[in-house]
Amino acid sequence: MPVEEFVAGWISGAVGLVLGHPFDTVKVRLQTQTTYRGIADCMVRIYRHESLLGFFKGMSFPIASIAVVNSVLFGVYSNTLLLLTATSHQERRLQTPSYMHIFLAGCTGGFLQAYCLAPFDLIKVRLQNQTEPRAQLGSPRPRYLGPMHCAASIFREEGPRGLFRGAWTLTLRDTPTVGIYFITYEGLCHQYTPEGQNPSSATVLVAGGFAGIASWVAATPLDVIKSRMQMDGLRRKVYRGVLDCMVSSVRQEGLGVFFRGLTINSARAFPVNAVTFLSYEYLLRWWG
Ligand SMILES: CN(C)C(=N)NCCC[C@H](N)C(=O)O
Repeated sequence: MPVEEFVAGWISGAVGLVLGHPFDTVKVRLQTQTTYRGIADCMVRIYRHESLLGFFKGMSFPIASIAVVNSVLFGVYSNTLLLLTATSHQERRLQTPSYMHIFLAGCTGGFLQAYCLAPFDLIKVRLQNQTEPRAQLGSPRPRYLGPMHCAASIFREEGPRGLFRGAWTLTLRDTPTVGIYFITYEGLCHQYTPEGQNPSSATVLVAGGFAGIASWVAATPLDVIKSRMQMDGLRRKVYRGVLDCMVSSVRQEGLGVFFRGLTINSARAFPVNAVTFLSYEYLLRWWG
């Protein structure tokens, strides 16, 4: 089993993650809190009350977990394609796999990464939603003091299953949309690259960026529900399940609720996935 794809997936994911985390914090706040009037209001209030550091809340765990999550995503994708088409990453440039095979391999990668991602994503979302400024003498103490404290508190207060709160919605979100992610990427690269050649850096950047936007546009409705399910149970349990969360969110806020955070999600998705795919392709070419 080629391991290069796993390592390339890890490094490229970390580059994208640091770049996109501030956007991600704004998105999570907009999806789960109703006090902000829009992207600009949310950014200004985070900056005023929590300083620049407020945008980076909850980043340490995703950085630590990206090694597992992104290497599973890219490693499983590439190795599933190898299984389905008997071609390596390099050979696939000469012999493009069918879109059905790319979609199936993407869905497999998305499904498996969702389970690795679930507890880390939950802790990230809980920390991003803490609006308290950094601990100062006399200021209110946030509920969670850091990622380890957050994990231990969830385990103690909500049981071991609590760490997988929202995992089912995350799987529903990621399985088809990661299929869309890879189809868009491979499709655009194929379209704009002469037969048998490697895509240019510009092509990889644009194809990666649009793959991010297309997949996140499709993922946003379930992303909102996932974030709400993850915040549920913090004080008291509000939703009886995924369907109940969807129905009560629509009843209270209208259909527009499914598009909360869409603009910021798309603005984040382009640069994050452009650099993710660029570093992924370059690392694989470098390792030959
Ligand atoms: C729509 N979804 C769930 C995806 N396209 N997932 C693939 C990885 C995305 C990248 N790490 C990012 O954070 O944008």
